[in-house]
Amino acid sequence: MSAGTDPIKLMKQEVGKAAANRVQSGMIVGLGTGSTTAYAIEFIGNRLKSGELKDIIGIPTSFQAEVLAKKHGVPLTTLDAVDHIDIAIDGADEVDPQKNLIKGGGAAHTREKVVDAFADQFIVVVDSGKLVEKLGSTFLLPVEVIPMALAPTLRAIEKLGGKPELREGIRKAGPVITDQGNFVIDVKFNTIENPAELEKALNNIPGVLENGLFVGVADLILVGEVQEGQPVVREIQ
Ligand SMILES: O=C[C@H](O)[C@H](O)[C@H](O)COP(=O)(O)O
Repeated sequence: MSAGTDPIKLMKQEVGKAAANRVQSGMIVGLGTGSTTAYAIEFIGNRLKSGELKDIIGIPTSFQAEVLAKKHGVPLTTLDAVDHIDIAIDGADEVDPQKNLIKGGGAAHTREKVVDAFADQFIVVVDSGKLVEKLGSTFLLPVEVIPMALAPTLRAIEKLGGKPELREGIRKAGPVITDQGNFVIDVKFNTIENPAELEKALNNIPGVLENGLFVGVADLILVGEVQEGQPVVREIQ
């Protein structure tokens, strides 16, 4: 997959490569979802093919990650077959200065949270446009809900001060269906003052499976930036 000359794609490619270079032989690797992680999966596959990496096994966070891993020759397993994950690499939709995240732009946040939180080290790969002072300022917060609970869940989210809307498919009539067979509600909050509290309050609504707030989960953020016309990677520890 070539990034061409698009600066955002070039940043994603560079940051994906930087994350893939942190994987060492013998590791169990959480494979995230989205356009940035796709580059990391491709580079891990390239390193395996060249013989530079050996004995890697991946845990996919979505159907998309599974398909990409197979395409690039990264062997896969499931969580019930391992007792730890060494490293997880995943994208994000927003990152705040405390390394808290909004995820779920690709409706994969439920499985991502399981894999990313379970990993010994969780590396986030983003382009610089994802950095925000406060979560919720540029991106709606995704919440996965069980279909039969849609109506009461929408009301409960409004009571928490959010403006919810059911995510609709693109080139598919009707709602987006997650890998678990559920709906996603995207919620507008007028910036999120206390992400930890909101994460718990949303997950406490009966019918909510998981929301896209990742609080205190990320260990390292790799940020793709363009400096003097060249893509570079900055680390936020
Ligand atoms: O559900 C999708 C994930 O949380 C993605 O990791 C997130 O949306 C970032 O994706 P991208 O790298 O394509 O911006």
